[in-house]
Amino acid sequence: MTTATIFALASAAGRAGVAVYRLSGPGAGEALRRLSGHDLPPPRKAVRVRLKEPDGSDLDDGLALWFPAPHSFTGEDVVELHLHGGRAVAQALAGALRVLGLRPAEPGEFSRRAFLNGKLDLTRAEAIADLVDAETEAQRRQALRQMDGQLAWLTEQWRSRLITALAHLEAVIDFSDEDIPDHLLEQARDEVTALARDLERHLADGHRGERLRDGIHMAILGAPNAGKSSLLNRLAGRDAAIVSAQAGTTRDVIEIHLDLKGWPVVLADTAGLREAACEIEAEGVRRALARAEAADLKLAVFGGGEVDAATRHVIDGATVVVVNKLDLLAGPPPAEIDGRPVVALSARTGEGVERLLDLLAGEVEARFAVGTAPVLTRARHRAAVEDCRAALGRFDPGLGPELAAEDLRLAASALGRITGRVNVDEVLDVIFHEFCIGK
Ligand SMILES: Nc1nc2c(ncn2[C@@H]2O[C@H](COP(=O)(O)OP(=O)(O)OP(=O)(O)O)[C@@H](O)[C@H]2O)c(=O)[nH]1
Ligand SMILES: [K+]
Ligand SMILES: [Mg+2]
Repeated sequence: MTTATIFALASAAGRAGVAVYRLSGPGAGEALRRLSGHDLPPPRKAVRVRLKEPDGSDLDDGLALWFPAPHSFTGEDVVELHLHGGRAVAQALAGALRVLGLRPAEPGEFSRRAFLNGKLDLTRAEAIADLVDAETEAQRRQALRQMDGQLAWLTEQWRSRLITALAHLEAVIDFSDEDIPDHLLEQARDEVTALARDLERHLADGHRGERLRDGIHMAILGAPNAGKSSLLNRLAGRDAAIVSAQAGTTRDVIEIHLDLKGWPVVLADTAGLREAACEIEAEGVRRALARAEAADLKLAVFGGGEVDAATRHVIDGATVVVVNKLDLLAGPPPAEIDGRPVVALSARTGEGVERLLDLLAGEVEARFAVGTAPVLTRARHRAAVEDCRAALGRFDPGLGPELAAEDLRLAASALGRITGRVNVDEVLDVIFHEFCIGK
């Protein structure tokens, strides 16, 4: 049993008006008594405290809250300290807590304890991490839905349907020597078919949940000097990529994160597409094409009046066509290229860029704001649902009710991994280590 009492800064590090520290474990109450020189305050009430170092010298003045187990975030005794935010205070407090036998928390250790103490299922623990990391509206809303239990609820629903089917099968197994009641087998079969169809529907969500969590990938493609890097910088609002009049400036893929009207986007600038002049540039072009392949949306950029074959080649249904250098065009820009409407703009002056943003947001909405909100937000969830579906695919009562029951048990256990209901030691490390310290 782990009984270490841990502590961490729960708010962001650095200078701040207030910093929140969290202590959790059996020694949390005693640590507060020792630091404050007073008895524990009433539960869940903020009280003013003057904290002292173990040698009696002043440490800081602040607020303390006492959350006795099990009514705390971790389910253990928890103390929250609101002190002045600064490095010296943080160091003094850490020093004092170490002397009192506490140790700094590892990344995600508070949430891990909360999970182990039954305060959170895994999907809700993940949702907390996602909410903290959320950079856009769409990510925030998705994390909140998961925190409210959308995925946990659905998973439990599926599991209980499986358990029902399993009960029908087990009834058949009990009957084995007598007349096999066909209707029970039929019922189990129907339940499994309906459930498999439901899983299928959620698996066919276009990976929207994962995409929203990680960012929707867009790649800028075009001939050298079309102004791809200039456009990336314009959209980023900073000089993220080198721009020059020399063709073949960009070689590596350069990524920026963008909040596109509430949607999280990872936008990639790439090397200009052409017959490469050297090995390095050839590698750049290879990477550009790989990015094009993997992107959710592509921006095909043409510089001025030139419509080159290599760029035309990447245009498909998931491409927004851009004619750049509008400020240099003598005549009107083409209305369309290869059947796709054209957004004409100038990365230099900014003209037309707002229209491009509107169009991109529209494309994202058409792809991501469709149907019901996705519930699978991580590859881990998808893998578990796929395993469940595979087990259901093997399900065949014709091969005997015992084998069929085993497939249902495997299917239920795959689902149990999502919320952490089933033994999941090996996944815990992976999940909680991506958390930051203090969560
Ligand atoms: N007049 C004008 N010049 C532009 C515009 N956009 C880019 N340029 C110029 O075009 C040249 C090439 O721009 P880059 O952004 O480096 O082009 P690129 O497509 O990234 O080029 P590579 O990385 O070499 O493939 C630079 O001299 C830019 O200043 C524009 O809208 N108007
Ligand atoms: K260039
Ligand atoms: Mg470039």
